[in-house]
Amino acid sequence: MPLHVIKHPLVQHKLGLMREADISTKSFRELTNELGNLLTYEATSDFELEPNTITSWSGDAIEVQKLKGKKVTVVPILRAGIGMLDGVLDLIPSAKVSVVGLYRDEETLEPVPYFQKLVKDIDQRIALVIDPMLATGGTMVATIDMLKQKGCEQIRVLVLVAAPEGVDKVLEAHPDVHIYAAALDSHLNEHGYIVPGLGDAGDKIFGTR
Ligand SMILES: O=P(O)(O)OC[C@H]1O[C@H](OP(=O)(O)OP(=O)(O)O)[C@H](O)[C@@H]1O
Ligand SMILES: O=c1cc[nH]c(=O)[nH]1
Ligand SMILES: [Mg+2]
Repeated sequence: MPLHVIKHPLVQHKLGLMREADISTKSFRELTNELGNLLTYEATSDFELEPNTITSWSGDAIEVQKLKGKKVTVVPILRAGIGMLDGVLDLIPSAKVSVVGLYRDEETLEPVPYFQKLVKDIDQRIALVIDPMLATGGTMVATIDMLKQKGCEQIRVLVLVAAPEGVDKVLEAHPDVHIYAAALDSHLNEHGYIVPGLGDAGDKIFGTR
């Protein structure tokens, strides 16, 4: 099943802290990054290794393991995805960053693209798409469409909270994509917000509430 809900106690604890109504911008921002980090750890757990011979401290040649093959591009979806970026790059510091900007129209809930700056060799890289919220799924499907149009073939999605509606929409349009989430919540309300959810993640990360 391409949906991975991460049950690790640290993930569940940190997400619980984020659900407090009166959380500060500072705490919400810190926790978003920390969860970005932990989700990256999980989403890369099947990355392939290859043996590498090095000279150790004693002068002996020893075999160690190193990551094999594909490189990574991290794809934050503006704005809220930026909140997870440092946490991801802490674990994969050599990753290139491909930024996309989409906002969700408040009336229609349709995604409106407004920015795209992808790395040139995206067809050679595994993309880790980051956004705290997967609600209707419109934004994520549009982002994956953009990446695939540029030849990107291996795409993983990292979100803090997913709604069932969004998961279904992404996996229907892109069944090859794996989704890593800290929580699969109950449903969307009449305004397209996830319940129980986190509220507007972008506003909470940037303090624009
Ligand atoms: O699954 P969907 O129904 O498409 O909704 C999810 C999108 O909505 C939010 O962004 P928003 O439009 O609030 O933009 P922002 O990040 O600039 O706040 C969120 O960060 C996702 O990108
Ligand atoms: O619950 C939601 C839905 C969309 N965007 C958010 O920031 N939160
Ligand atoms: Mg927002």
